[in-house]
Amino acid sequence: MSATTDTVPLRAGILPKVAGPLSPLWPFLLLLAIAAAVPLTGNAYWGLIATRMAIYWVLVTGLNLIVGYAGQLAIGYVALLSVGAYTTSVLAAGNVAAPLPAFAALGCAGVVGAVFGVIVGLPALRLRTFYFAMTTLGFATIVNQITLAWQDVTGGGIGITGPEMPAPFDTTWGLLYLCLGFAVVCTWLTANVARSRFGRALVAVRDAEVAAEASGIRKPRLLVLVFMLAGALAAIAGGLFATLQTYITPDAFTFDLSLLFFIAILIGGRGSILGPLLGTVILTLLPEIAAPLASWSTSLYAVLLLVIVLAMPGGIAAMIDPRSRRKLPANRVIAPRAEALDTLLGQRTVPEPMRLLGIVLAFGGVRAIDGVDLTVAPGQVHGLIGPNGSGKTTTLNVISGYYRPESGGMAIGAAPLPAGDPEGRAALRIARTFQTPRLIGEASVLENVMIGGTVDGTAGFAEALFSLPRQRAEERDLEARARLALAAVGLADLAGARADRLQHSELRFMEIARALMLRPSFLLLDEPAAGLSTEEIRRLGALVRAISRHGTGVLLVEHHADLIFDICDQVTVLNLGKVLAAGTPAEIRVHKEVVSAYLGA
Ligand SMILES: Nc1ncnc2c1ncn2[C@@H]1O[C@H](COP(=O)(O)OP(=O)(O)OP(=O)(O)O)[C@@H](O)[C@H]1O
Repeated sequence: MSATTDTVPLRAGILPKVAGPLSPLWPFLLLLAIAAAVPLTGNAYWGLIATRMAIYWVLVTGLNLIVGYAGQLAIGYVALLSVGAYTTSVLAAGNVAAPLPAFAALGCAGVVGAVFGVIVGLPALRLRTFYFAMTTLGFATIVNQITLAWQDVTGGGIGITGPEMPAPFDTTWGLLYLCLGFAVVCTWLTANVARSRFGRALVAVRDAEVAAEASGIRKPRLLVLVFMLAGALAAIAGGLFATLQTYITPDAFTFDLSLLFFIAILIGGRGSILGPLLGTVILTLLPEIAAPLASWSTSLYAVLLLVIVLAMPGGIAAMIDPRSRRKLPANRVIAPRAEALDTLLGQRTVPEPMRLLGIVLAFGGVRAIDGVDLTVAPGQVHGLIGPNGSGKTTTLNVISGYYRPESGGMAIGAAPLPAGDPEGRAALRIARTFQTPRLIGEASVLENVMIGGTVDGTAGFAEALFSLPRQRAEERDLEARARLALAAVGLADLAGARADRLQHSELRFMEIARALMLRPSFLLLDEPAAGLSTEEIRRLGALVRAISRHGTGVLLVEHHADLIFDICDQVTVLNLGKVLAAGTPAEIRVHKEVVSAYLGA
């Protein structure tokens, strides 16, 4: 089979652009203007607060990608602030080699932070939720103990002098502007990642891991890159923190501080840049405003967290997200436009048939599939039907690499289809939908669909970080293709809506649009008509036929017998994991055993 990577002519989307992570820009500019105007007050104390806020934000920008976007509970991030602060201070003080200039020491801290960021993050590849959170806390304790014990270098409990920045950054206001500069750059960098295919992939891994895998997203590589970036930014924040403090001891890196970073993102809201920024501002200002209650600050955080979780579960971001409030058109209908498929799927090399031979898979004592043979021909719709529990979804899961069969073989033409490796299926242009739609509720419909095209991205992480031309061009192409896919399935008008505001039937069509982004050679549909109205099922049938006419081989698992008999070229009937019958719809409709086991009289 040849992968269909031919480029197709794309036309620009007809709808307004969907908001990026920095839109609208004005709240960021307003906050920056306020912080930059602090020197006008002449109040050095407020200068200190504003500088601290900017430094915390530098750390939170990176951590936000981990916690807010990837959904990893990294609670002990103060450890990386500490690593950065000590690396910068030790190198600038010349405790291990000749003293380095402050900026060089800060650069080294960034590199050290990137390495430690990966070390802290690695457990996330195996551990989930609180188990991972515990490892980050453990790491924070280890770092704290090392800084205490390694007296020759770190000064132990007595501490070490922080680095001094060169002029003009050696004054209160100079340092403020330097930190604001870092904050702006970090905001820009992380927003670039967030709006790239890497950012969407992070959110997909968080909310719809199997759909992410089916789209070719490899979680380990993605997380390592992001942990590296977040580690570097946290360590740079640490270097700036040591400069601001002028003198650091292990006591400066408290658990409260770690909690502040984490809660800033939690109350800010997931998958947002502005929310966590506001969260950081609030949590930095809170102890100052409630100065008389300083000893209650931890309790204040806890109360605030409770209030926010109860009052606005989506955090500040959800509250200020206009997509949550904008009314969606009432009585909307899904009207697929098959002509959009001409541009989207284009002229492609027709793949060779996909064959399954003698596939066997048992779960414990249950033989879910027991010697299944199946051929999906390109340009045809192949129905896979059978009673509940007969092995239909398991067959799809074997084809899409989630399960490894115990015996039997799979091939596309003469090329064997390797068992396992669900992330590798996207590159082979095998796309699928799921029995229960897998969506990223907080992302727009357009972004959900764009995830389906992740595998076609060639621009690297660094190109995304700096928003280089190739990255921007790919994003434009991807967006144009996603709009075409949405037009093809009849959801063009909902591109900008949050996916969790869609109706069930719309989600089913959205999943098909996401699958179409692969320009699939084979499309596996798992009960796409479940929950659809009669008219929607009719439109779905026409859409599936149109897709197959463009050369795609469709494997359709369905319980709606009428749909199967209307649109399928071939039908295979499973019963208790075995093929009960296979043939044309006309043959199956009158097959005695099929009628008695499944169709009924
Ligand atoms: N992960 C699993 N662990 C254990 N048993 C499983 C697993 N997945 C499926 N099974 C079992 O394998 C058999 C086939 O299940 P499968 O979901 O493939 O059936 P199906 O034909 O898709 O059914 P339905 O129409 O209800 O979706 C069932 O007996 C089911 O209980």
